[in-house]
Amino acid sequence: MVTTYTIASGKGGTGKTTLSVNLGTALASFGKETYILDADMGMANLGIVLGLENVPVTLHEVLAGKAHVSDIIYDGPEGVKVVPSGISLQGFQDANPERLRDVMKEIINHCEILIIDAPAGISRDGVIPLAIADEVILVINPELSSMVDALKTKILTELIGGKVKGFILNRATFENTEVSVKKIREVLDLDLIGVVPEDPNVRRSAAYRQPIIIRYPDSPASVEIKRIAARLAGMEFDADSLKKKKEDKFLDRLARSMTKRGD
Ligand SMILES: Nc1ncnc2c1ncn2[C@@H]1O[C@H](COP(=O)(O)OP(=O)(O)OP(=O)(O)O)[C@@H](O)[C@H]1O
Repeated sequence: MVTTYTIASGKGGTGKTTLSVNLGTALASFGKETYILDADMGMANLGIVLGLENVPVTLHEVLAGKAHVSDIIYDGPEGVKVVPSGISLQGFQDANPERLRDVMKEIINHCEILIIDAPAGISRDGVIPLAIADEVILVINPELSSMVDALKTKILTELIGGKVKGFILNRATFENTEVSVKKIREVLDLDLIGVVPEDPNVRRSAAYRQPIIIRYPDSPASVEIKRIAARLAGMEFDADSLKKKKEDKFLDRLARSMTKRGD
Protein backbone atom coordinates (compact mmCIF):
# COMPACT_ATOMS: atom_id res chain seq x y z
CA MET A 1 0.00 0.00 0.00
CA VAL A 2 1.22 3.50 -0.87
CA THR A 3 0.95 6.45 1.49
CA THR A 4 1.28 10.03 0.26
CA TYR A 5 2.18 12.77 2.71
CA THR A 6 2.20 16.48 1.89
CA ILE A 7 4.48 18.52 4.12
CA ALA A 8 2.85 21.95 4.42
CA SER A 9 2.73 24.93 6.75
CA GLY A 10 1.04 28.02 5.43
CA LYS A 11 3.85 30.27 6.60
CA GLY A 12 7.12 30.22 4.64
CA GLY A 13 10.45 29.07 5.99
CA THR A 14 9.17 26.75 8.74
CA GLY A 15 11.33 23.83 7.60
CA LYS A 16 9.14 21.99 5.05
CA THR A 17 11.99 21.29 2.63
CA THR A 18 14.39 20.32 5.43
CA LEU A 19 11.87 17.85 6.82
CA SER A 20 10.78 16.50 3.42
CA VAL A 21 14.39 15.75 2.46
CA ASN A 22 15.36 14.26 5.80
CA LEU A 23 12.19 12.27 6.42
CA GLY A 24 12.37 10.90 2.87
CA THR A 25 16.03 9.94 3.29
CA ALA A 26 15.36 8.35 6.69
CA LEU A 27 12.42 6.34 5.33
CA ALA A 28 14.58 5.11 2.44
CA SER A 29 17.32 4.16 4.91
CA PHE A 30 14.72 2.06 6.77
CA GLY A 31 14.18 0.11 3.56
CA LYS A 32 10.99 1.86 2.42
CA GLU A 33 10.73 2.64 -1.30
CA THR A 34 10.42 6.41 -0.95
CA TYR A 35 10.02 9.31 -3.38
CA ILE A 36 10.23 13.03 -2.57
CA LEU A 37 8.49 15.44 -4.92
CA ASP A 38 9.10 19.19 -4.92
CA ALA A 39 5.70 20.79 -5.47
CA ASP A 40 7.08 24.26 -4.71
CA MET A 41 7.08 25.18 -8.38
CA GLY A 42 7.80 28.89 -7.97
CA MET A 43 10.51 28.72 -5.29
CA ALA A 44 11.97 25.25 -5.74
CA ASN A 45 14.59 24.49 -3.10
CA LEU A 46 14.61 20.73 -2.79
CA GLY A 47 16.93 20.24 -5.78
CA ILE A 48 19.25 22.95 -4.45
CA VAL A 49 19.44 21.31 -1.01
CA LEU A 50 20.42 18.00 -2.63
CA GLY A 51 22.75 19.40 -5.31
CA LEU A 52 20.29 18.62 -8.12
CA GLU A 53 19.62 22.17 -9.31
CA ASN A 54 21.34 21.69 -12.69
CA VAL A 55 19.49 18.58 -13.82
CA PRO A 56 18.34 18.84 -17.45
CA VAL A 57 14.61 18.09 -16.97
CA THR A 58 12.38 18.80 -14.00
CA LEU A 59 8.77 18.76 -12.90
CA HIS A 60 8.31 22.05 -14.80
CA GLU A 61 8.82 20.31 -18.15
CA VAL A 62 6.48 17.46 -17.21
CA LEU A 63 3.78 19.90 -16.08
CA ALA A 64 4.26 21.78 -19.37
CA GLY A 65 3.72 18.53 -21.30
CA LYS A 66 7.31 18.52 -22.63
CA ALA A 67 8.71 15.48 -20.76
CA HIS A 68 7.64 12.24 -19.09
CA VAL A 69 7.64 11.48 -15.37
CA SER A 70 10.26 8.77 -15.95
CA ASP A 71 12.66 11.50 -17.18
CA ILE A 72 12.61 13.43 -13.91
CA ILE A 73 13.29 10.76 -11.30
CA TYR A 74 16.76 11.29 -9.82
CA ASP A 75 18.76 9.35 -7.24
CA GLY A 76 19.12 10.87 -3.78
CA PRO A 77 20.94 9.64 -0.65
CA GLU A 78 20.16 6.19 0.82
CA GLY A 79 18.28 5.23 -2.35
CA VAL A 80 15.54 7.84 -1.98
CA LYS A 81 14.19 8.99 -5.36
CA VAL A 82 13.88 12.71 -5.93
CA VAL A 83 11.57 14.58 -8.31
CA PRO A 84 12.88 18.16 -8.36
CA SER A 85 11.11 21.23 -9.61
CA GLY A 86 12.90 23.70 -11.88
CA ILE A 87 14.35 27.02 -10.79
CA SER A 88 13.61 29.07 -13.93
CA LEU A 89 10.76 31.58 -13.88
CA GLN A 90 9.86 30.77 -17.48
CA GLY A 91 9.54 27.09 -16.52
CA PHE A 92 7.24 28.07 -13.67
CA GLN A 93 5.07 30.12 -16.02
CA ASP A 94 4.76 27.27 -18.51
CA ALA A 95 3.96 24.61 -15.89
CA ASN A 96 0.33 23.64 -15.37
CA PRO A 97 -0.12 22.70 -11.67
CA GLU A 98 -3.38 20.85 -12.48
CA ARG A 99 -1.22 18.10 -13.99
CA LEU A 100 0.34 17.38 -10.59
CA ARG A 101 -2.35 14.82 -9.80
CA ASP A 102 -1.39 12.78 -12.91
CA VAL A 103 2.30 13.00 -11.98
CA MET A 104 1.49 11.71 -8.52
CA LYS A 105 -0.61 8.84 -9.91
CA GLU A 106 2.33 7.72 -12.01
CA ILE A 107 4.88 8.00 -9.19
CA ILE A 108 2.84 6.00 -6.70
CA ASN A 109 3.05 2.99 -9.03
CA HIS A 110 6.71 2.76 -8.06
CA CYS A 111 6.86 3.49 -4.35
CA GLU A 112 5.59 2.79 -0.85
CA ILE A 113 5.81 6.33 0.46
CA LEU A 114 5.61 9.62 -1.44
CA ILE A 115 6.52 12.84 0.33
CA ILE A 116 5.37 16.07 -1.31
CA ASP A 117 7.13 19.29 -0.31
CA ALA A 118 4.38 21.92 -0.59
CA PRO A 119 4.89 25.61 -1.25
CA ALA A 120 4.09 28.21 1.40
CA GLY A 121 0.86 30.16 1.11
CA ILE A 122 -2.50 29.32 -0.38
CA SER A 123 -2.00 30.01 -4.07
CA ARG A 124 -3.48 27.61 -6.64
CA ASP A 125 -0.28 25.54 -6.83
CA GLY A 126 -0.21 25.53 -3.03
CA VAL A 127 -3.71 24.12 -2.67
CA ILE A 128 -3.36 21.14 -5.02
CA PRO A 129 -0.74 19.32 -2.86
CA LEU A 130 -3.09 19.67 0.12
CA ALA A 131 -5.89 18.00 -1.79
CA ILE A 132 -4.03 15.13 -3.45
CA ALA A 133 -2.18 13.66 -0.44
CA ASP A 134 -3.57 10.91 1.75
CA GLU A 135 -2.46 12.96 4.72
CA VAL A 136 -1.09 16.45 5.25
CA ILE A 137 1.58 17.05 7.88
CA LEU A 138 1.84 20.62 9.13
CA VAL A 139 5.24 22.02 10.07
CA ILE A 140 4.95 24.69 12.73
CA ASN A 141 7.58 26.88 14.39
CA PRO A 142 6.97 27.76 18.03
CA GLU A 143 5.63 31.24 17.34
CA LEU A 144 2.15 32.71 17.13
CA SER A 145 2.17 33.65 13.42
CA SER A 146 3.28 30.14 12.45
CA MET A 147 0.50 28.58 14.53
CA VAL A 148 -2.14 30.89 13.03
CA ASP A 149 -1.03 30.18 9.45
CA ALA A 150 -1.01 26.45 10.19
CA LEU A 151 -4.57 26.73 11.48
CA LYS A 152 -5.61 28.44 8.22
CA THR A 153 -3.91 25.65 6.27
CA LYS A 154 -5.70 23.00 8.33
CA ILE A 155 -9.10 24.62 7.71
CA LEU A 156 -8.35 25.01 4.00
CA THR A 157 -7.21 21.39 3.68
CA GLU A 158 -10.41 20.12 5.28
CA LEU A 159 -12.55 22.48 3.18
CA ILE A 160 -11.17 20.98 -0.03
CA GLY A 161 -11.64 17.42 1.22
CA GLY A 162 -8.08 16.73 2.38
CA LYS A 163 -7.00 15.18 5.66
CA VAL A 164 -4.49 16.54 8.18
CA LYS A 165 -2.55 13.86 10.04
CA GLY A 166 -1.02 16.13 12.67
CA PHE A 167 1.81 18.59 13.20
CA ILE A 168 5.57 18.61 13.66
CA LEU A 169 6.93 21.36 15.87
CA ASN A 170 10.21 22.39 14.24
CA ARG A 171 13.00 24.64 15.54
CA ALA A 172 11.95 24.23 19.15
CA THR A 173 14.26 25.96 21.63
CA PHE A 174 12.13 25.12 24.69
CA GLU A 175 12.25 28.71 25.95
CA ASN A 176 9.38 30.11 28.03
CA THR A 177 8.44 32.62 25.34
CA GLU A 178 7.72 29.88 22.80
CA VAL A 179 4.19 28.83 21.91
CA SER A 180 3.88 25.47 23.63
CA VAL A 181 2.96 22.11 22.15
CA LYS A 182 -0.04 22.07 24.48
CA LYS A 183 -1.32 25.40 23.10
CA ILE A 184 -0.84 24.31 19.48
CA ARG A 185 -2.64 21.04 20.19
CA GLU A 186 -5.56 22.92 21.75
CA VAL A 187 -5.84 25.56 19.03
CA LEU A 188 -5.39 23.25 16.06
CA ASP A 189 -7.07 20.22 17.59
CA LEU A 190 -4.41 18.03 16.00
CA ASP A 191 -2.04 15.28 17.15
CA LEU A 192 1.63 16.02 17.70
CA ILE A 193 3.77 13.87 15.39
CA GLY A 194 7.11 15.01 16.77
CA VAL A 195 9.27 17.86 18.01
CA VAL A 196 12.46 18.75 16.13
CA PRO A 197 14.80 21.06 18.04
CA GLU A 198 16.61 24.11 16.74
CA ASP A 199 19.93 22.64 15.63
CA PRO A 200 22.81 24.56 13.98
CA ASN A 201 23.82 21.37 12.16
CA VAL A 202 20.71 21.72 9.95
CA ARG A 203 22.26 24.76 8.30
CA ARG A 204 25.75 23.24 8.26
CA SER A 205 24.55 20.11 6.49
CA ALA A 206 22.66 22.26 3.95
CA ALA A 207 25.97 23.96 3.12
CA TYR A 208 27.37 20.49 2.29
CA ARG A 209 24.22 19.73 0.22
CA GLN A 210 23.50 16.75 2.43
CA PRO A 211 20.57 15.85 4.68
CA ILE A 212 21.46 16.37 8.33
CA ILE A 213 20.60 12.72 9.08
CA ILE A 214 23.50 11.72 6.79
CA ARG A 215 26.01 14.45 7.64
CA TYR A 216 25.37 14.56 11.39
CA PRO A 217 23.41 11.40 12.20
CA ASP A 218 23.64 11.80 15.99
CA SER A 219 22.77 15.51 16.08
CA PRO A 220 19.61 16.25 18.11
CA ALA A 221 17.50 17.19 15.05
CA SER A 222 18.62 14.01 13.22
CA VAL A 223 17.57 11.77 16.08
CA GLU A 224 14.12 13.36 16.28
CA ILE A 225 13.62 13.29 12.50
CA LYS A 226 14.49 9.58 12.45
CA ARG A 227 12.05 9.02 15.31
CA ILE A 228 9.30 10.72 13.26
CA ALA A 229 10.21 8.75 10.13
CA ALA A 230 9.99 5.50 12.08
CA ARG A 231 6.56 6.52 13.34
CA LEU A 232 5.40 7.23 9.77
CA ALA A 233 6.75 3.86 8.69
CA GLY A 234 5.04 2.11 11.61
CA MET A 235 8.41 0.94 12.93
CA GLU A 236 9.99 0.85 16.36
CA PHE A 237 12.66 3.47 16.88
CA ASP A 238 15.38 3.16 19.44
CA ALA A 239 18.10 5.82 19.12
CA ASP A 240 20.35 3.97 21.58
CA SER A 241 20.20 0.71 19.67
CA LEU A 242 20.98 2.55 16.41
CA LYS A 243 23.99 4.13 18.10
CA LYS A 244 25.03 0.76 19.47
CA LYS A 245 24.79 -0.84 16.03
CA LYS A 246 27.10 1.90 14.71
CA GLU A 247 29.57 1.34 17.53
CA ASP A 248 29.46 -2.43 16.94
CA LYS A 249 30.17 -1.89 13.23
CA PHE A 250 33.11 0.36 14.11
CA LEU A 251 34.53 -2.23 16.54
CA ASP A 252 34.08 -4.97 13.91
CA ARG A 253 35.99 -2.88 11.37
CA LEU A 254 38.69 -2.13 13.92
CA ALA A 255 39.03 -5.81 14.85
CA ARG A 256 39.18 -6.79 11.16
CA SER A 257 41.90 -4.26 10.37
CA MET A 258 43.91 -5.38 13.43
CA THR A 259 43.77 -9.03 12.48
CA LYS A 260 44.38 -8.46 8.74
CA ARG A 261 47.71 -9.88 7.70
CA GLY A 262 49.84 -8.13 5.07
CA ASP A 263 51.04 -10.59 2.36
N1 LIG B 1 15.43 22.34 13.14
C1 LIG B 1 16.10 23.35 12.56
N2 LIG B 1 17.14 23.95 13.20
C2 LIG B 1 17.82 24.98 12.64
N3 LIG B 1 17.53 25.49 11.42
C3 LIG B 1 16.52 24.94 10.73
C4 LIG B 1 15.74 23.86 11.25
N4 LIG B 1 14.81 23.54 10.34
C5 LIG B 1 14.98 24.37 9.29
N5 LIG B 1 16.00 25.22 9.51
C6 LIG B 1 16.50 26.31 8.64
O1 LIG B 1 15.39 27.16 8.36
C7 LIG B 1 15.46 27.66 7.04
C8 LIG B 1 14.15 27.34 6.32
O2 LIG B 1 14.06 25.94 6.17
P1 LIG B 1 13.37 25.29 4.88
O3 LIG B 1 13.94 25.86 3.62
O4 LIG B 1 13.41 23.83 5.07
O5 LIG B 1 11.90 25.87 5.08
P2 LIG B 1 10.67 25.82 4.07
O6 LIG B 1 9.46 25.78 4.92
O7 LIG B 1 10.83 24.75 3.07
O8 LIG B 1 10.82 27.23 3.34
P3 LIG B 1 9.90 27.80 2.10
O9 LIG B 1 8.57 28.12 2.69
O10 LIG B 1 10.66 29.02 1.69
O11 LIG B 1 9.86 26.73 1.07
C9 LIG B 1 16.69 27.04 6.40
O12 LIG B 1 17.75 27.95 6.48
C10 LIG B 1 16.97 25.80 7.28
O13 LIG B 1 18.34 25.48 7.29
